[in-house]
Amino acid sequence: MATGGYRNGVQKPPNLRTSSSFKSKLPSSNSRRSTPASLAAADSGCSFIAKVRLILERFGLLLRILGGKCCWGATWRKDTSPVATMIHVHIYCSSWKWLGRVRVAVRLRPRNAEELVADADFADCVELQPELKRLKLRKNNWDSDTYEFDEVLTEFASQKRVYEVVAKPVVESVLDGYNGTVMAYGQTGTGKTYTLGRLGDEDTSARGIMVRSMEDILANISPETDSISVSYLQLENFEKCPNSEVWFMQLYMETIQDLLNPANDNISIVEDQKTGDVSLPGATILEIRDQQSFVELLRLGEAHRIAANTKLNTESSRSHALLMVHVKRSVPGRDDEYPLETQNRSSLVGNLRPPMLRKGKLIVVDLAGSERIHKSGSEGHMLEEAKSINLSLSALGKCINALAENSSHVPVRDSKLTRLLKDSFGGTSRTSLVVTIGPSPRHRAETASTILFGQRQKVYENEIERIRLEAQKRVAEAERNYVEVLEEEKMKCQMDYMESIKKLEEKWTVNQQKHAMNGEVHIGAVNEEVAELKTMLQNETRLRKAAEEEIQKLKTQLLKFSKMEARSYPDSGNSGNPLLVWIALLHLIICGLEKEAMEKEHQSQTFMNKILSLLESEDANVRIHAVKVVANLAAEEANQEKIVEAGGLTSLLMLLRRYEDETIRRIAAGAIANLAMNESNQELIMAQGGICLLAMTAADAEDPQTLRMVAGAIANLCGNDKLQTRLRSEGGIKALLGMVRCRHPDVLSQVARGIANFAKCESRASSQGTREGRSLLIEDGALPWIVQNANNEASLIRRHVELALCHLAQHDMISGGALWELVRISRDCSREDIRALARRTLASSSTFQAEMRRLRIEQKGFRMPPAALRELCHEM
Ligand SMILES: Nc1ncnc2c1ncn2[C@@H]1O[C@H](COP(=O)(O)OP(=O)(O)OP(=O)(O)O)[C@@H](O)[C@H]1O
Repeated sequence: MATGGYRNGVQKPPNLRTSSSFKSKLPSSNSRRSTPASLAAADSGCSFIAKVRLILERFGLLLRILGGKCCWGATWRKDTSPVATMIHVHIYCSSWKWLGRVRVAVRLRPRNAEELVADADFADCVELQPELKRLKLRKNNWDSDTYEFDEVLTEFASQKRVYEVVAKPVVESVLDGYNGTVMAYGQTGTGKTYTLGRLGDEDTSARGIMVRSMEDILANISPETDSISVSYLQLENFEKCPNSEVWFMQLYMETIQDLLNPANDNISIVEDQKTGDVSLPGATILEIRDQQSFVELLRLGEAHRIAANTKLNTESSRSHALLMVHVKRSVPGRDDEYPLETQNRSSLVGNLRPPMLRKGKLIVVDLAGSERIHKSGSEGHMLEEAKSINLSLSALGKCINALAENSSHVPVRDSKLTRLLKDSFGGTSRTSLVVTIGPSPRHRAETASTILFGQRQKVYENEIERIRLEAQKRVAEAERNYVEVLEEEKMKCQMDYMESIKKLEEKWTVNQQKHAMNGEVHIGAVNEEVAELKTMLQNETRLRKAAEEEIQKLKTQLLKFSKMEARSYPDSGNSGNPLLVWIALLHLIICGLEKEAMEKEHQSQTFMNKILSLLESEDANVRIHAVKVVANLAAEEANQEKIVEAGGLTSLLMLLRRYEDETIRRIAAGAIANLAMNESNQELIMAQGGICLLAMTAADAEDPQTLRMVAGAIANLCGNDKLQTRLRSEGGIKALLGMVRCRHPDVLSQVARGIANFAKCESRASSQGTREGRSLLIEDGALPWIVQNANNEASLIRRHVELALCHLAQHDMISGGALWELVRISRDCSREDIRALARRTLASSSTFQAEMRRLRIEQKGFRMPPAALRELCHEM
């Protein structure tokens, strides 16, 4: 996320740097009402959008814009979607250490059998650094975004460890008489139930948080004096059709169902006004005596959950399951827990003090699948369903956010889920959230939207842009109509004016003729006549001015009248919408947006210039930070043009030339690699002598990560057809091949990619007839490495090399020595397109065909022994 700030190299979303900016982005239930205070807040520096939003709310205009397609109400509501809120929570929570009342961990599920096959050639979409409590979300070959969590649990984390870091502190506080909540949140199939609900019947090490919590609680209570009771509930959103004839009138209901007695599906929540305790009259509460009875109860609840969901034709991932454990313990109290008069007595008296009753409640929540909430962008029926399902998650997100901010007010009223959790959110209670994610690169988007705030921000910006364009179109239309009316009015005025002038002229001519006929040249009379005409003309001009002013006045009055009408019918939908109010508001919005965009553009240009100037700073630390920021910006395509325009590419190349620090050199090379993804930048890099600088760095750098970046940059340049000859003549291929001395797989993979890119261009040039003769790659000695690595065990390297080989062989650029590898690739390569390319290559070359006939190579089952392969390569 290029806009993100750095803290020790770790990104944080820009608007989450401080809690106040976070607050301003997260709409609380209060902020949606336009109180005088919030208006004042809007006036004192909130964004333009916030101001317009408040204006709209003030007018009560949650109405459709003109044609009714886009609705401001929906747009603003989007901001409060659970995605937004939950993501805010993740990132926000992740940017703080133990937040007192909330702790957030992320857990990665191992690849499942299907992913092991389907994603065999691809890396996971995330990379975890558990010791640094960091998670890297891959963006591309070069770059990733890094996030911090309170705990990062890899695919190898045992259930025991997960329990210890996520739930144990909460269970301990429950045993001390406090309330606590443990929740799991993530996409379906990422392991929420595995983390919370595994029973571990056959393998005790697989027991999940629920079973382990109960074990800990049972081990710490005394059966004679203490008690444990349990309820197991499901919070379901289901579709209800109150009137079967009116088929579209579905309602989505939030209901609480007893999983220990499923017939009981309308449980209400009661809150003790004095103590604030939440209770659920009617819910089954069972005493737990031992672990076995608890496991049986969980089994029963799970069976009922499955049955209930099957009956309603829903999936488990659509409901939230809540296990509530009430613990009552009788313990000797601490001194400060007794009335003052008994506190200072002797220890003998102290021993006679009655025991204290400690009541704690643990709630374990298996939340609905997070992909449900991502569907809130869908339309119609799905949108309604998603909105309803989202309600509780959205409300939950807001509450967790309030807890994370240590806010005195936690907005629990908004949903049943949060009302249920109310007394576990207050005061001293603790909350632990485990975010479960899957490794598959195919689900990167889902995973990203779970952990990546910028993604949502982008969607939000796109939405604003879409609405802006739509609004602009409609305003233009309305303006056209308005201009037509005005034009007519103006024409009428002009006609009247011309008419008057014409009349005056006629009168003048008649008078002239009259005087001429009379033969009397009476100067005095003529002068009088002229003066009269002048006055008449002046009067006409005044009248015209007055008429124009009148039109203007009428227009203003019409606007005022329309506004008043809008106030009188705030909820009247399309019928009560005066066009002019909309036009005025939309004008306001567009002007504001344009102004904001221009300001932003200006700010970003200033920022860019400033950052680039810091690359020259005398302070090495400043230089390092500046180059990090530039590299980070260069990762976003949208920024690349600005960087190059502002001279950033030249500065980065200068940093390579003026080598002084490995970190700077590594990061600068990474930034150049990112810029080198763009074709026009590739030419600039070459023009500014970039290949020589990269080759120089390739020759003397030792750090594999620096070499990876340099190899990546050259590999990108290798993919440009126009630069082939120059790249080779300036030592690009030799530099690439020289880097294989570092055996790091990341470096080798970039080298292989560069070779494949170059071979592809050569092959293309040959087939287009733009070049002839031996391959430049082979002339520079790439072949032995290619053949050696055609069967490299790292799939990414292998795939690139296989591709290179096929391209080179296609045009007989190498002799029959490639035959064995091509035969193998045509059979064994995991990618169908490369297999097909190899088959085509073999079939289309008469040399290969003849060689195959001579060696009697069958179509199937041939495998060249490595020794023979080396020998053959040597022969070539
Ligand atoms: N950490 C893990 N180690 C091994 N297997 C796992 C792990 N996490 C999940 N799995 C397996 O992945 C599959 C899906 O897990 P699970 O049912 O817990 O996902 P879920 O998020 O609860 O899905 P849903 O929302 O649909 O209920 C299961 O087969 C489970 O055994």
